[in-house]
Amino acid sequence: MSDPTQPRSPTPGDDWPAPDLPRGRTFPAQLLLAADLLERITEQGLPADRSLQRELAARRKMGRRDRERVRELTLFVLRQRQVLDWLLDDSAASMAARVAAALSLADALDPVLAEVAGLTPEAAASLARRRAGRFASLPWTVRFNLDPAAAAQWQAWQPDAPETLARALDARAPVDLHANPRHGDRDALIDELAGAEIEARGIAGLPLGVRLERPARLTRLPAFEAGGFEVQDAGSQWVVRALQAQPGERVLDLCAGAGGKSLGLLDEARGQLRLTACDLHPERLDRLRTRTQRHGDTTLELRALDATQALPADLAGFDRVLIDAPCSGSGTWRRHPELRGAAIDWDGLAETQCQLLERGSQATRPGGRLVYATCSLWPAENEAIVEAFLARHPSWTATRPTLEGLPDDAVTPDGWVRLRPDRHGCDGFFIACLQAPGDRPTA
Ligand SMILES: C[S@@+](CC[C@H](N)C(=O)[O-])C[C@H]1O[C@@H](n2cnc3c(N)ncnc32)[C@H](O)[C@@H]1O
Repeated sequence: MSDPTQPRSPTPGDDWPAPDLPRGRTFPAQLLLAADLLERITEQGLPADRSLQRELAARRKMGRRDRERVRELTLFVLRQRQVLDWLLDDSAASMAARVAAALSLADALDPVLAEVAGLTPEAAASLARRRAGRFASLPWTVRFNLDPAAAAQWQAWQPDAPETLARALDARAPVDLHANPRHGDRDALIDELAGAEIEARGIAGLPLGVRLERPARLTRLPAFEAGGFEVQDAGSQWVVRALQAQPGERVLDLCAGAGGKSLGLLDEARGQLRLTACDLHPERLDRLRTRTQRHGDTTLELRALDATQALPADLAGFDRVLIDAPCSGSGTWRRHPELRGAAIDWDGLAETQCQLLERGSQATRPGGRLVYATCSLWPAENEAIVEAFLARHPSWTATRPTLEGLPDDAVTPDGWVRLRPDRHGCDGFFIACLQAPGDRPTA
C-alpha cells in the first residue's frame, strides 16, 4: 500500500486524487453508511475522526477492511469535496453521490453502486466523461478544495509552492507524541513502543517529539496509563518551545482547552513551573484535570473564565503568557477535514483574537514574553492580528525566535514562525513571539 502521508505522484493522464481503499469490493451498505456519517458530521459540526471512531467501533459485526473502507471514503469526501462536486457538476450534490464520485476515482464505481447513490445513467455517464479529463485543467480553487471563503483567504496570503501545500493539506497526518521526560527519555519511550510492535522515531529538532510510522492503539499501553507521553502534533510542540519557559517561572496559558500545550510546557520544564491554565469552557478544563492526574502534575491551577474580559487581579505579572487562540483551524485540515467547510464568523473571530491578545498582554510582567499562536494559515488570523496589536502598543517588540533545531525557512523575514505541512511535516501553525517593554527581559 502507498504511504498515505506522501502526496500521490501524478502519472500521465491519471493525476486525480483517489481514496486509498483496502482490497475487495465496496457494497451498497458501505456507501450508504459513509453517506449517512458524512451528513451527520457536516450537519452537526462533529469532529470527523472521533465520530468515525465511535460509530465504527459500535458496529461489532463489521469486518476490519469494511470499516477501513467506510472511514477512508468518509474522510476522502470531506477532503476532496470541491473536486467531487466538480466531477458531479453539482455544488449541492448529495453525500451518497459524492461517495459514488469518490469510488469512481478509485475505479470502484459499478452501476449498482451508482444507482444506490441516486445517480441516473446520464449522471453516471457524465461523471465518467469528466473523470476522463485532466485534473490539472480544473480551476485552482477546485483542485485545492477551497470553498469560496477559504479561496479568498488563500488569495490574500498567496503562499509560495501552492500546489505542494494543497497536496499536503489533503494528505493524512502522522501520529506525533511528546515524551514526558519525568518518566524516562525519548529513546526509552521509542523502545517501549517497539516492544508493543509500534514503530516510532524521534522528530528532528524536537527533543521530546516522537513520530509513529502508522496509526496505533495507544491508550492501552502502560506508558500512556502512566503519563509517559501525550499525543501532540509537532507544530504544537514548536508553539510550546517558542515560549521558552524556564523552571521556576510563572506561566499563563490563557486558552488552554484540554491542555495539550499546558502539559507540553510542564514537560519541557520538568514540571518546575507555576502554571495557570484558563479556558472559556469548563468541560475542556475537566479533561485537562484528568490528563494532569495521569501525567502526575498536581500543582497546575485551572481557571474557567472568558479571557476577552478583564482578568481577575491575581492573573497579572506572569513571566510568560501563551495565547493559543481560537481560529479557523485551516492548518489542521489533514487531521480535521471537516473544518474545510465550516461556517466561520470572520469578524467575530478576529475581534476575539484581538481581545485575547490585549488581555494576555495586560497579564504579562514588564520585560515578559507573550506568544500568540494559531493553527491557521490565514494572515487575517495571524499577521493582521499581531501587527494591529503592535501598532496599538509601539513599546512592545516582536522578537525573532532562536530555537535550536527550528528550520530556517520556518521563520519569515518579519520574524514570525510559519510552519507548513509540506515543508515541516507538521500541521500549519503561526507563532509570534512578543516582548513586553521593561528592563528585565526574559531569557
Ligand atoms: C486552539 S484551542 C486551544 C488548544 C489548547 N491550547 C491545546 O493545546 O490543546 C482555543 C481554545 O480557546 C478557548 N477560548 C475561546 N474563546 C475563549 C475566551 N473568550 N476565553 C478563554 N478561552 C477561550 C476555546 O475554548 C479553546 O479551547
